[in-house]
Amino acid sequence: MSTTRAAGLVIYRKSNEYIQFLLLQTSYGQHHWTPPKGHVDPGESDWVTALRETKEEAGLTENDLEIHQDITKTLNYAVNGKPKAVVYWLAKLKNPEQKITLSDEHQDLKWLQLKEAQEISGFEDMSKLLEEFHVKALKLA
Ligand SMILES: Nc1ncnc2c1ncn2[C@@H]1O[C@H](COP(=O)(O)OP(=O)(O)OP(=O)(O)OP(=O)(O)OC[C@H]2O[C@@H](n3cnc4c(N)ncnc43)[C@H](O)[C@@H]2O)[C@@H](O)[C@H]1O
Repeated sequence: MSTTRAAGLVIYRKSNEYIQFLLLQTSYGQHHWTPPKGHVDPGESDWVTALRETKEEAGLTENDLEIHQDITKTLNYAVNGKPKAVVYWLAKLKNPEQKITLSDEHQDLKWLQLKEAQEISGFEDMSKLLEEFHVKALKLA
């Protein structure tokens, strides 16, 4: 069975010395919370997908972000019985005050510190990813 690929960015900002992660709530399905990401189009690289989806879903361009290309992790899980692989890169929002512009695919957004981000994202592997990225972000911020 072929694997569905998706790619996105785990975006953080520094606010009052704390690291906060950006999570978006889907306007469909179970209204789950996720970093900006989406399906890789045919012929598209994971990297280009991550940038395109971040622009579409959060209104942020590559210029707004410091993307840590060497800090990346792939989550593998099944959606409706079909394997899915989602590659994420860690990215810092340069201007912590910058406004996030949602698309129709999402109905809400939150900037959350590690614990709350882990709780709201609701999956063990995402929780681990956030923990690992948090350690890196603390060193970089
Ligand atoms: N139920 C629905 N009703 C109507 N339209 C829908 C729909 N689902 C998708 N769409 C359409 O698909 C488009 C999304 O396309 P894209 O924006 O291109 O793709 P995506 O973010 O990868 O989509 P999705 O939200 O489905 O992915 P996720 O893996 O987080 O989530 C997929 C599933 O995996 C679960 N999941 C997420 N992370 C997981 C993890 N780490 N482990 C296990 N399960 C996880 C989620 O809870 C969710 O159930 C939307 O425009 C929408 O129109």
